[in-house]
Amino acid sequence: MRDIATAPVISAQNLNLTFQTGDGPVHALKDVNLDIAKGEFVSFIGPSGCGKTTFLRVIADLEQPTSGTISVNGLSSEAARKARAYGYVFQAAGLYPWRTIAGNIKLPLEIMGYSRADQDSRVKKVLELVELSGFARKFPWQLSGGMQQRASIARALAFDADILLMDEPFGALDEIVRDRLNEQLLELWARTEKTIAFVTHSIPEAVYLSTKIVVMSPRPGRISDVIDSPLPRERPLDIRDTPEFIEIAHRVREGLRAGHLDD
Ligand SMILES: Nc1ncnc2c1ncn2[C@@H]1O[C@H](COP(=O)(O)OP(=O)(O)OP(=O)(O)O)[C@@H](O)[C@H]1O
Repeated sequence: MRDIATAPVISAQNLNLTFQTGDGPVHALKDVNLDIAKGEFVSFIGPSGCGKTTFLRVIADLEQPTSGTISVNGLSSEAARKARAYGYVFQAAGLYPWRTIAGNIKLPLEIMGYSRADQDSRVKKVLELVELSGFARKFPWQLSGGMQQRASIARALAFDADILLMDEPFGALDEIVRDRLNEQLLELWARTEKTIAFVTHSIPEAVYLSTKIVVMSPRPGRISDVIDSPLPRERPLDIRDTPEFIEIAHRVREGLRAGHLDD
């Protein structure tokens, strides 16, 4: 038995997932072994179709592995889902246009049967966390794309799960907005001590955000490199100009290239 304090929050052992399609089997994940410790910020990077989203969906019990095991907070993925162990942030903010920002954040809480008072205090708290306090009564279309994405992060934080699963949440935003959201996400991570699994296509984003970078390669989707970042947890944006940062980015790029050569 592993000690609870040091046991990984997410653990994948020999995970395989093959989709049966009309065109034959698709090996979305092959022999994936990965431990994520409490409080880590782990980015998954790799070309389209290498299984990044599939891996997050396995963690979230939205896909079932063909073989191997996944545990989340020491539980099966099904038990972890039922225990609301994580919040999930998608690429598109996915806010309902006819609900206010507060109404969108409340929706899952309403469905789960939280009291009105609890809903209100949770909405207030998470809007503060994502710096949208003044926008509770606005509708999504009254907010910029970056603000909408922050609202969707607030919604994922509302039931106070320890784990945040984020699938390319900033992919559709321009660079400046993305930089600002990256900084805010790191601040939020430092304040809340969440464990974050984050999918991205951007090398600088992965290196800037992560304590661990998981490089994946396609056909079949597998892990080709795992890089434990030596960068300090406190990271101003200009850390991206340092030799340490550039060196890690270089290693990620090499890993991505090696994956392509296997094609
Ligand atoms: N439900 C499904 N049925 C059949 N094939 C699927 C299904 N979901 C994903 N796939 C296939 O599995 C592979 C991995 O897909 P996945 O979406 O996990 O990749 P990804 O790395 O997240 O890609 P992207 O960066 O484009 O989002 C792809 O070849 C995809 O077409």
